[in-house]
Amino acid sequence: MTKFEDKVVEKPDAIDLDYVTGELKFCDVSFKYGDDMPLVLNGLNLHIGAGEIVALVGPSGGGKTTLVKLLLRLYDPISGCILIDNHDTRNIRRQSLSRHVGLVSQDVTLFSGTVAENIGYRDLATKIDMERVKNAARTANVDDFIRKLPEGYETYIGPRGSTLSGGQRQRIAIARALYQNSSILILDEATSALDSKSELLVRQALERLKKNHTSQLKRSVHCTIVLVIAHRLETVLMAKRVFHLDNGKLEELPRSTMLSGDKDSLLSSGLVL
Ligand SMILES: Nc1ncnc2c1ncn2[C@@H]1O[C@H](COP(=O)(O)OP(=O)(O)OP(=O)(O)O)[C@@H](O)[C@H]1O
Repeated sequence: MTKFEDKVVEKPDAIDLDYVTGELKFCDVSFKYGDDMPLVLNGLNLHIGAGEIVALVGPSGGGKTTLVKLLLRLYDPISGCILIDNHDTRNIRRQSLSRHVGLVSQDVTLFSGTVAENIGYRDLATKIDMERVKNAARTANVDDFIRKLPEGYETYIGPRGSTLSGGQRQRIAIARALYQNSSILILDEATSALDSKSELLVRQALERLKKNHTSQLKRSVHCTIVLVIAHRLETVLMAKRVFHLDNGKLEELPRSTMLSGDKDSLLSSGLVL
């Protein structure tokens, strides 16, 4: 889902957002891929507050990836708008948007370079802060793995991170998003089976983020929204709210569906594994 084509033009007066507290709103967003094509998103409304972890579930083709493409502004809605901290994404510079919205998926783009460079990517042209790299890696649950590599953080990873497993790439991508202080983290959970240990490590990384959020919320500082495209019940249960996207319509699942007694209904829906 990371190999997107680009369909929008940046406004000459688009702004840079220095600091984002982390609040995301989809306001009545509709979208279709072409004039003669059906609506993929139909009057969608979603408000995610700073520091929330929200899960998005839905059948294949339901529109989850499309929603993310619009958030990253690879396409614009045909009507409605998407706001980050009340700024319309159409008025934000693309570079700024990609700094504040971190996308983490199994096939996330890592480049041929050291692990430290991949995590500290934002400062590649200046000076990478190694303490910050290590802190980010610890939170993302990838520090132990990196330390065991032949040259630790200075180990070269092959083109597109091809020497790493999907779960390792995903955790490095989480560390990169943490390093660059992305206010919105989109985690596209693997549909293909990661081995259960890798899955657990990614989930633990999410748990750590959740703890960070709680302490950040208490201190009222910068918080990260995590929007997870979830395929596993355990991940869904970590989220504060769960939304079901099907046929262009978004519906919040009642809290009771997520309570342990009703886990079966989520499982039997076939939406999660
Ligand atoms: N580039 C495109 N051009 C035309 N139609 C598209 C394009 N990308 C997606 N679609 C269609 O839009 C609908 C929603 O697709 P989308 O990829 O957003 O679903 P999804 O919920 O992410 O599915 P999955 O869980 O399988 O990744 C589908 O009917 C799909 O065929």
